Amino acid sequence: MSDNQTNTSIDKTPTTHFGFQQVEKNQKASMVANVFDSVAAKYDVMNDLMSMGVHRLWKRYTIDCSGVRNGQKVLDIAGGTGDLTAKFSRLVGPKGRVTLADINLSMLKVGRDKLRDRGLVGNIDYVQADAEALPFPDNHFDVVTMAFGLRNVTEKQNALNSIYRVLKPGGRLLVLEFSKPASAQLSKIYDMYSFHILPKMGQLVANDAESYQYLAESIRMHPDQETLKGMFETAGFEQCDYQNLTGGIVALHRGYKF
Ligand SMILES: C[S@@+](CC[C@H](N)C(=O)[O-])C[C@H]1O[C@@H](n2cnc3c(N)ncnc32)[C@H](O)[C@@H]1O
Repeated sequence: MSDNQTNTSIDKTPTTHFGFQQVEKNQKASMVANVFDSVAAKYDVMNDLMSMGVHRLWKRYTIDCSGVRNGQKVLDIAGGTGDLTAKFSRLVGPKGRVTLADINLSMLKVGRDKLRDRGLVGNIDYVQADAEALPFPDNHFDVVTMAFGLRNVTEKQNALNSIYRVLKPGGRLLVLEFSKPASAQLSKIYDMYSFHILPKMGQLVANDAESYQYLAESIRMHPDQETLKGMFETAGFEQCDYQNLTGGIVALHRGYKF
């Protein structure tokens, strides 16, 4: 199925996917909100457990590829508990600004508390925002990042268009997201892990198997590397490329606005 995997059912109600379920488009955002309300408090612990800490390396690599410099303006959309924001805050320094934006207040609050506890104050703004309709001026940010957020968005192309609008000419977008493993063998092992072990881990640690079942399903429904690259180009991004990380389990897509 192509991206946005949007269908129209017989009664013409526009539908989309929520994991493997087909749901009415206008229901998806609140279903995603329930997932992140439920996992917010245990989100960081689960990330470390599920990825055996490897998500830190994926995020470190994203920072390295971002080219963020002192004094710049950065938007970390779907920033959740703020792992990228924390690193950007140090990189942009007191003359720069980082906006940690997320649609979900529970995730934003966990992120804000964590960053304040680490003494990261003064150059971070916290904004509740939908990636599909960003409440920022045109040509505003030097760099936008979105880590593990895009697959949860109802209309992914709208989000990419909106990000394009708020980037300055010369600015870049980096999307770090689960993707399609490059080898069939890795896919098999990964499926086994995702559908058999992950929900059990979610049940044990966060008392919530369903959200982690959604996680596994939403990854399978996300556009593959080439499809997402095409969506970047449709939004207007140039010099688009991607790099597979951990055999394509995750991909880092990059595009520039000129
Ligand atoms: C898996 S978490 C990723 C958090 C963080 N970026 C990280 O890498 O740890 C996905 C985040 O996307 C947010 N999200 C989902 N839909 C969104 C939307 N339409 N606009 C903005 N954020 C959204 C969720 O609330 C959640 O915090």
